[in-house]
Amino acid sequence: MTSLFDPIKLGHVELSNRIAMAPLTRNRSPGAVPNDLNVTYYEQRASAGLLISEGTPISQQGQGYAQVPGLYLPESIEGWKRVTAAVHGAGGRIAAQLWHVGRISHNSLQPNGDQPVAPSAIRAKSKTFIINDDGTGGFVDTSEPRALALDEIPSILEDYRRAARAAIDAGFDAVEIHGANGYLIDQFLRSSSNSRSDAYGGSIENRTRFAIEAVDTIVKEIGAERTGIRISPVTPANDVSDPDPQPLFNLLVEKLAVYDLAFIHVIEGATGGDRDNLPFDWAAMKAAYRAKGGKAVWMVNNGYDRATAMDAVASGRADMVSFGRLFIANPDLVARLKADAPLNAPNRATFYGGGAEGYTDYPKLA
Ligand SMILES: C=C(C(=O)O)c1ccccc1
Repeated sequence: MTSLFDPIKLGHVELSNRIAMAPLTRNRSPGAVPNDLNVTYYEQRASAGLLISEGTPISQQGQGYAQVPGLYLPESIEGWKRVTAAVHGAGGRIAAQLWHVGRISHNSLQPNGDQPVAPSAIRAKSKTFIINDDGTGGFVDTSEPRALALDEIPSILEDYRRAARAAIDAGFDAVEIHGANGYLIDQFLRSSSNSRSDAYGGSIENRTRFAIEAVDTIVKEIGAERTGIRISPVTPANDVSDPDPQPLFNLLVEKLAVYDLAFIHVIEGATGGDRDNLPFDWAAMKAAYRAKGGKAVWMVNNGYDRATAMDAVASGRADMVSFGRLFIANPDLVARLKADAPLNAPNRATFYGGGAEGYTDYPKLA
């Protein structure tokens, strides 16, 4: 029977176990440039089978939170080179999460103080994290977005292509396309945020178009074996919803199946929250993917603990499990899970912004 601690091949790389660190926004990269503290943070957690970086904007337009690292400035790429070198030096593997926030942004973070862009001019009832003039961080309401014109979409796809190439040049083993949690790709997918009447709106065929074009663009640039995608069929994060998510996401994964992707990363339920009161047939979606020939590693996320993660892999329901909050507080989570050792509790007060406290100062097992 397959164990959570067994190796697994993900695309072109061999992972030492089936535990991934989920992407975690930490707001500790001023100027969008990864720094020494970030290097230490990722290196400390390199025993994960796969580290997935925090959301990394593909452009300034795609940035929605203060002090997140990007993949669109030369100095950011140099900073990521130090992160990936340290992770590889510690025997780890790391993927970059390519992120365009769409409407989950604030004018103060946008080029020339512009409006954030989105499939439609529908404001999210959500908040984002900015740095105030006095240097303090805080959450503010997201700004009113403008609808993308059809002729703007190729330039965003070009930003995805460029960022994917930059990630591989920076030493990442793979990229994860952020298609979850109510950001740009998810905004196109869900009907609550997409009221377009052109080829990118209306039918589920049309609403999956942008996601597939992003995947296609990136696969053509860096190869399917280095490409994964994260999806969150029923999360209400950032004010997205859809009245009928099952056919929408079954179709999406069926369309993804033609690409020989490295992994599909699925947030089951509400991100970081309720798993059980949002009806969705997870097995049916996976079966729809496999039935169309999809062979990617199936990675699941959201509230897993040692027992449920081991069961998910042993039962064959999943190939890998990703952990977020547990990796924040336990840099050596793999060793702790293997030994069934006690786990440090994460301190929510230091999740976003700040320095070493609550970031690189959690203790490893003695
Ligand atoms: C990238 C994020 C996501 O995927 O939800 C994120 C951003 C800010 C805070 C928490 C999470």
